[in-house]
Amino acid sequence: MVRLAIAGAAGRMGRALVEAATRADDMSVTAALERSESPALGRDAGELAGAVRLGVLVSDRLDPAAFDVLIDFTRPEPTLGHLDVCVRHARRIVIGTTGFDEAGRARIAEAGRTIPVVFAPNMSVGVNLCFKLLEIAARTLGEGTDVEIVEAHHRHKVDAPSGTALRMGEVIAQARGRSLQELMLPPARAGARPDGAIGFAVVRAGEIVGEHTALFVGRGERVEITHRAESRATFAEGAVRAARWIATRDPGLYDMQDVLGLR
Ligand SMILES: NC(=O)C1=CN([C@@H]2O[C@H](COP(=O)(O)OP(=O)(O)OC[C@H]3O[C@@H](n4cnc5c(N)ncnc54)[C@H](O)[C@@H]3O)[C@@H](O)[C@H]2O)C=CC1
Ligand SMILES: O=C(O)C1=N[C@H](C(=O)O)C[C@H](O)C1
Repeated sequence: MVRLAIAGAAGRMGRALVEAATRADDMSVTAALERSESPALGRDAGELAGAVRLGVLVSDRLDPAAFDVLIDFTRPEPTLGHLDVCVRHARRIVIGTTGFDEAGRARIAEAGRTIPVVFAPNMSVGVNLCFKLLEIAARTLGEGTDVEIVEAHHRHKVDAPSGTALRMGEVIAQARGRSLQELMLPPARAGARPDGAIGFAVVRAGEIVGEHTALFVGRGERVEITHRAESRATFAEGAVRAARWIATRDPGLYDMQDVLGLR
């Protein structure tokens, strides 16, 4: 049995994660974490998620003795704090949080030298399949094709472009032998489009769960690769799968391509 701690247990993803974990026979939620001002502190994590009562109360203290794998979908700053606890106490971590700056990403990579870490901006099988399709599309269609990545999310999302959209851009840039920093156009821009650039467009509205389209627009034809998440269960089930996978791995920095055997 893998003992899971869920950080951000009262959040949109936290509740979906608790629910997904209670459906897995080999997982047990043994800790649920929230920020110290959260009104959810002291509540049963299972009931909060609309699942069965677990007897696990939401707490603002991460007890390293209480879990084997931490699943963290919060914000960059708290995630990095939880990561430090995992490093100090040799615990495993699955990070779904997005919006890290370069220094944050470097800290996660460094942690992967001593503990097993899965870090992925999107845990759904479908999006990870799309990353492979993008690689083929970018290589086949070449630099002469304009690329625009369009993403749409709920009105509460704080980071933009989404972590998934940025990863799509990285995959396409790498397939062209370049880095995303070299090719990325900012979401709001005026003027003619430079050749070979990768553009981003962002929609924030209502309760859209998460939609991503990469447009490859060439002369006389257009290829669109689209993923639409219809429920957060797809991300949560992916994260639980990642927790199961990482429970027996050596230290390293992994992503969902590793978990799904797509590397
Ligand atoms: N990798 C993936 O597949 C996915 C990633 N995400 C990412 O997950 C993150 C969370 O998304 P949502 O659940 O929609 O946000 P949310 O705002 O609903 O939930 C975040 C939760 O974290 C809690 N939190 C904040 N500081 C904390 C702390 N110090 N300790 C413990 N908990 C703390 C908040 O109180 C909140 O309940 C975002 O970065 C989002 O982009 C979201 C969906 C899928
Ligand atoms: O904040 C969200 O909701 C989501 N965030 C992730 C991202 O930034 O890519 C993944 C998913 O699209 C939902």
